[in-house]
Amino acid sequence: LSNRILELTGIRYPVFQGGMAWVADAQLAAAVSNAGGLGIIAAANMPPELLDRELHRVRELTDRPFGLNIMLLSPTADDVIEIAAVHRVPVITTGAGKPGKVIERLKPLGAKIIPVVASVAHARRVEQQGADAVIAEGLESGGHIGEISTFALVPQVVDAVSIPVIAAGGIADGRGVAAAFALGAEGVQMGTRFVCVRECSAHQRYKEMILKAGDRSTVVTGRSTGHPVRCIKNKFSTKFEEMERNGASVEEIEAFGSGRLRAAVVDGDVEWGSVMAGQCAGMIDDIPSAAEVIRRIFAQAADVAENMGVVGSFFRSLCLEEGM
Ligand SMILES: O=C(O)COc1ccc(-c2c[nH]c(CNC(=O)Nc3ncc(Sc4ccccn4)s3)n2)cc1
Repeated sequence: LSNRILELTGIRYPVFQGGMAWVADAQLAAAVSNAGGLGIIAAANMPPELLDRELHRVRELTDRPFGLNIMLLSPTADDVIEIAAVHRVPVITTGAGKPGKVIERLKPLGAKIIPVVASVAHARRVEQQGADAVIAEGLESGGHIGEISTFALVPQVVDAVSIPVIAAGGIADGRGVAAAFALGAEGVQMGTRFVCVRECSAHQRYKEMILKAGDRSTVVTGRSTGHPVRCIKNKFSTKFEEMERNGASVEEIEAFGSGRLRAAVVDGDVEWGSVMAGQCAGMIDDIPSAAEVIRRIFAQAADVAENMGVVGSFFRSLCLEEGM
């Protein structure tokens, strides 16, 4: 059995690993790709020579398909596009902006372009521009988010476009995978779940913040700057919220916020760094291998979907009772 996401990308399980800035390096991407998912390297603000090295490394570590995420807010985005062209990266995802120029430059080279969208309007526009699929990412997600929940966004995007939709935001186990497919998605993307895997090089204290998190452990800061970002509550986020309440300028806030994600991921400063994570952090209690995560979520998704057969009969019986 197959589906459009497997056909489009050549992967074995319809699961992408989120292209998380500072976290998604060649080692993590290769582990996910070798396990049958789509590993994705985050270009973020990486200097060109570093990105070039990561793209060489991933090809040494896996011969499976892999992706590159281009964060469109980054001033390096144009250089990243050129590096992606030289390396013939097979799958490109984009975030936090308008992917028109990415589609124009890389689609003719045979790359599959799959933008993250946060609304129906974004999804319609990128389909028109030639996107091969979209990742509909809900506000449950970690990092830079839109304003619509996954549960509400995915079915509306599915109804609005005819290219395949991948669901993202709040998915960390097989129930989320089965639910995403019930909403019409043909794949899922997970970020926070793939931070807590052995092959992820994020600092151990960052991973521990996710293991300790509960359902109410994240907050959204930065709405006042137009870049809402979800992260785990800590001294940094509390100070950030206080600055926004006191009407600090966008410049002051951006100066305060810059470099904080790196401080958390690379240096393990989980008090004053930005510990970006999704609302599913409360569901993550272990640090298995990437392969174990993928095996487990599709085994559970299979159980859930098969048990839904019973629920289907229940729904059917309700309709029959009323003679509907
Ligand atoms: O302007 C338009 O029409 C398109 O506007 C868009 C608006 C939002 C999005 C969007 C939402 N979520 C995503 C994909 N997810 C992400 O991009 N998540 C990110 N996490 C950390 C990032 S680095 C950063 C970025 C800004 C401020 C601070 N740090 S990027 N893209 C995509 C397009």
